[in-house]
Amino acid sequence: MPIEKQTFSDEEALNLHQFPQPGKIALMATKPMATQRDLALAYSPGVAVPVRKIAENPDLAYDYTAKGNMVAVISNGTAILGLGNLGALASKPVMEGKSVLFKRFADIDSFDIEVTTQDPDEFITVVKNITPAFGGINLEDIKSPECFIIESALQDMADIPVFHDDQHGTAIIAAAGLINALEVTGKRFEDVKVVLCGAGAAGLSSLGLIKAMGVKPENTTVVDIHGVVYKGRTIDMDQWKSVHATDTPKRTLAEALVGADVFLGLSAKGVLTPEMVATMAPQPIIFAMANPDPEITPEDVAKVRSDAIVATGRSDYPNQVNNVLGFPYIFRGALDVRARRVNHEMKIACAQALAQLAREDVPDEVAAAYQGRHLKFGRDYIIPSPFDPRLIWYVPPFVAQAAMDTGVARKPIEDMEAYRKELAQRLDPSAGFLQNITASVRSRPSKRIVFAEGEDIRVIRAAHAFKAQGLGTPILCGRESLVHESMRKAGLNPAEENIEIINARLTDRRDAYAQLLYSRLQRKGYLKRDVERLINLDRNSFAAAMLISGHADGMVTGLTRSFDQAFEDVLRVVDPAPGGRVMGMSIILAKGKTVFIADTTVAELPTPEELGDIAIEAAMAVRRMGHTPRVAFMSYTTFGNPAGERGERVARAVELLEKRGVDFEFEGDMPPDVALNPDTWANYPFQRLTAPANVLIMPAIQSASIGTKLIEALGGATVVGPLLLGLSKPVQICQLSDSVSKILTMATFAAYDVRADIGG
Ligand SMILES: NC(=O)C1=CN([C@@H]2O[C@H](COP(=O)(O)OP(=O)(O)OC[C@H]3O[C@@H](n4cnc5c(N)ncnc54)[C@H](OP(=O)(O)O)[C@@H]3O)[C@@H](O)[C@H]2O)C=CC1
Ligand SMILES: CC(=O)C(=O)O
Ligand SMILES: [Mg+2]
Repeated sequence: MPIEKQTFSDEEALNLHQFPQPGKIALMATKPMATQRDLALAYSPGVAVPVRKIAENPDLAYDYTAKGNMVAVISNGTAILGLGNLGALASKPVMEGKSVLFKRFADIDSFDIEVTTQDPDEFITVVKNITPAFGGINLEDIKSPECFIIESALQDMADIPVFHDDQHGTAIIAAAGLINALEVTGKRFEDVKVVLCGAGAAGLSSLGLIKAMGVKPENTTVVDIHGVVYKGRTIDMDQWKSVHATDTPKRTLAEALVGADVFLGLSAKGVLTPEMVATMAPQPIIFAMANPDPEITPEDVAKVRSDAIVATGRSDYPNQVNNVLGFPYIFRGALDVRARRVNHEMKIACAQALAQLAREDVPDEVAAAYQGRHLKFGRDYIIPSPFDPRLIWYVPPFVAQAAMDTGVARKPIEDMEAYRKELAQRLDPSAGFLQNITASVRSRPSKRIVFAEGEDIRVIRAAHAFKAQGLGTPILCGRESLVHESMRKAGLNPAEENIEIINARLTDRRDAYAQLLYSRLQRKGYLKRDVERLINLDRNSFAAAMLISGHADGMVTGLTRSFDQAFEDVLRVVDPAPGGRVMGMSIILAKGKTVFIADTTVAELPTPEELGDIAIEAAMAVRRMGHTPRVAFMSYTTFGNPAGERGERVARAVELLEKRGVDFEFEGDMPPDVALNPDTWANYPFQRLTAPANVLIMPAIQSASIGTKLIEALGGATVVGPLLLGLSKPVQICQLSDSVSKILTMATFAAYDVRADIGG
């Protein structure tokens, strides 16, 4: 049942948080501050103009500042996930994470604010006084019962939404999941017996919402750390728990669960046992939502029940009931109508929208969000995946409409259809690029990828992740004892890894590989003993021999030897694809754009004819990756101006390509600013690109490599590759300093095989 088990070590989690710069967020300016005039307008004296306007009319802050799209994620760290009260500072990684999720899933800008007080009044004072800066306040990981007091006091004072995510975000998603779980099992809100475990922020709010949706109070039992919350109990009671106390002789979770239809877990790891699950009603619904570890794992439920619907808060099991599905879209809808608060109707609208989306057909183009699985509404799919790209345009309109209908919207949306379209365009399409490639590989995880440098720790980690993520079968080349030693250093247990290790000196395939190589190289100055030495001693030759013998489907190398050396080793063994152009292509993912650059690795100074070959090979790969290629031949000149030998070379490449009758758009000679910016095209009415170019063919390796590395070094863009294209078998060569995740990406591309559908 698991779709992607946890595949990282503690060290990897720390590395992600530490490198390349500490933390997960940074600020991006939306206005240039490049000239004296910019400074005068944006800062003193220009800034005085909006200051006066806002002083006269506070609503204008939405027009002249970032307020309207800015949410504060605020915590005091008293209930960090299910980890308990670890203090304000320790909560910062979670709060930064929530801020990133706001941006990633709903294009909402967000700051995290950690407040070091556990006194509700003091906390309220701090937050109350900073609300003017924001369009909404997301309170997070504040323990109950203080969170109830804090939220309601702040909402009374503020004229923007104050939303305690752990209460309402969770309640909304749990309700959405429950709507669908009931549908699948043919049960009804009015009839089901519900046991809530965890009488805290998330639990009590979730129970409140599902009661409002029809669950009968007498059919509910609340259990906290002391057992059942029954009428008359005196230990650790408060007004929020008392509301849900029931008249019952039951005192323990085990007693409460006998015959129950629904278990809502918002408490702590491992609280629910298989024995208890065994006593639940037929078709039990188990939402084990504690983070990071659920009350029970789906595997443990499966041991005792085959008729259960199980959801957890985690992304590595089906049915992730996690508030990440809610807060981005609730706030998106609320901000877009400048709502004064998030009310009950908006929450129900959000829950219903989510439930409804899960029942809709999952179109093929969305399947990537589901790791290529074609999901259908049912037991293992009661709630959309957080990566479902439809969420951004599907859910917020329901929230916004509910805000408008209930009179809390300051600025109603006039054209809902136009709003939906605007939402659909809001997200960075490049964010899904790598995910789509990964999903495609995972949907057919049959490829065996040989890692030539199997003794290297980074390689071992990447191979481990490749296997654990269900991307295919890794094979490590190396001496078993050294591979095992590196595995142990990487915190992995060799006995459990179950990864094939192949030692060139010991394998009985040695002679066959040597013979194969000899037949290729005997007329290129190699003696039999030379190729035997290559097979014995050179990992790249050995791994490449595996590849061409059909003992592997793809190869990854480059971590211990320079690119040129590794490339030479590989070329000795692997042929170019028939008609293929062996070259490097880098992929730049930046600010909503995906741009492919070639040739970044092989041809020093391509001839005009070769530039055409590079364009054809690149266009083919780009198409295979799901993009329509629009090729621009790069030059410092623009259509012959200024005249010069280098520019003419590029113009000649365009001329020659015209004669080859290719089926993609191309144009040149032009510099990148012209290729990427249609505003410049007015001066060149004859130019033929129909939209900004996405494939840039560089005139020489110098400009290709320098340009790509400059973009990477400046930051703000993700650079993938360079990918090696044009070989008859997929080989990817990493850079010496590549990180584990980069190696994993290269292995994924080796398995994806950019030429797969093209042949060769
Ligand atoms: N999946 C999701 O989207 C979300 C999941 N959660 C998870 O829900 C849990 C609670 O979070 P939250 O409500 O914010 O925190 P709170 O601190 O407000 O509530 C936690 C509650 O769980 C109770 N509890 C702890 N251990 C046990 C136990 N062994 N048996 C029964 N009850 C227990 C606590 O009791 P006491 O106070 O007496 O210790 C408290 O009432 C966390 O694990 C959190 O990660 C929260 C929000 C969203
Ligand atoms: C998901 C979340 O907000 C929590 O576990 O606290
Ligand atoms: Mg939380």
